[in-house]
Amino acid sequence: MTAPPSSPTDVTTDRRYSAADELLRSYRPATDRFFASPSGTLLARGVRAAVRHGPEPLPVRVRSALQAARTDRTPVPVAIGAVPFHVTEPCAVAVPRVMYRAPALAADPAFASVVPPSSAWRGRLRPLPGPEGYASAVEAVLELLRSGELSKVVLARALDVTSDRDLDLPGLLRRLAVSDPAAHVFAVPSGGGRTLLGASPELLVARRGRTVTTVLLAGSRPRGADPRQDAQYAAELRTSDKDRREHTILVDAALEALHPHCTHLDRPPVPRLSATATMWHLATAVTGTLADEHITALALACALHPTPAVCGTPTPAAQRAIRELERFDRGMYTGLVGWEDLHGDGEWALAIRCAEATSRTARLFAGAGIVAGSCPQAETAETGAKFATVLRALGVQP
Ligand SMILES: C=C(O[C@H]1C=CC=C(C(=O)O)[C@@H]1O)C(=O)O
Repeated sequence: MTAPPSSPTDVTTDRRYSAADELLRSYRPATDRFFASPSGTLLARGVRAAVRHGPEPLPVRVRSALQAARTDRTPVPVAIGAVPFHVTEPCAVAVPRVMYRAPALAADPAFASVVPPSSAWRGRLRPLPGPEGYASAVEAVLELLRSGELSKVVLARALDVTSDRDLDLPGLLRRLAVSDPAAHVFAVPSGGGRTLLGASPELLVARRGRTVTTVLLAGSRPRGADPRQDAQYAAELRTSDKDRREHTILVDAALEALHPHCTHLDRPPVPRLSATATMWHLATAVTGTLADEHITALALACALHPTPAVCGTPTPAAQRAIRELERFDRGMYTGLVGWEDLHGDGEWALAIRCAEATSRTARLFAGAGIVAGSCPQAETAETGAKFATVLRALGVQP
């Protein structure tokens, strides 16, 4: 295994690197930040400027860190990391000391040729809450929806995994990437000795110059156990009125949030089906032309966040319902993970299909959008299927 060249005195924040798989192989937990998407692969090492916590808006604080890190050798530094669901809480974003870049993992012939087997896992699982507790929380959301105050709430649950042996985080990251090569695959230190790892199918914002893109996912089914069942689930999703309503709420909210920032917005008239290794989703990609060329990727992400893909509609009432009905702190889950540079270009994905891991523990998260007509048992099964993204990579048979 060849590690990318770096030394403790290295202060370069922009090195060209060609092999995406080599970046994945070089990932070291605790010191590194890894982010791979269909448009490229980043491996960041060390911290040159951390984004400070404070009263200023997050995009302003990230920009200050980027400006502080600018040097003659690195005229366009990049900040990379994760932002919690509550964006005013401390974030885990930093400008690294060294940044390696490569094209997309899927474009590297070496990628996926070496898949470390997950050794037989031994340990304990503790759901938070259990399936019955989650189903009754969904009932409580349905009751709130009947009051007419809300039209959608995304309700989540967690699953604590405790392993008898140390977790192999680089192996977990590789298995996530191999299972979902089209996803946004990430591993970033998220504070308190934890690492946030996952494979998110949902791009909240990509900004390149004046072009902004968001890929909106809402409405889901698990993948089937065989091709016939898989096709049946996909067909069910395509024709489900409840899922189409759940999806429309998200698209309408995103268009409303982007409208003031764009001279032009393009959206397909109907959602398409999009697949991950574990889930089918209804997906709509929206592209816009920015009116203000100075608005950054993160400022756009904050204008959209929290979308009805992770929170609900209307936002304040959905946030209240989440606070009252979920029994854990979301932390980074359903926040943002990604990068942005000093020009304001960047990619921020939703931190979903993820876990926060320590040496022997991982807290997995999964949520589902609840609208009128949702069935508590089906939403419980959907969140169970969403856990499988990380569970399979951990080698846990649920
Ligand atoms: C909140 C999650 O998924 C969101 C993203 C896509 C589809 C979703 C749904 O159909 O409910 C969720 O809104 C999660 O995976 O934890």
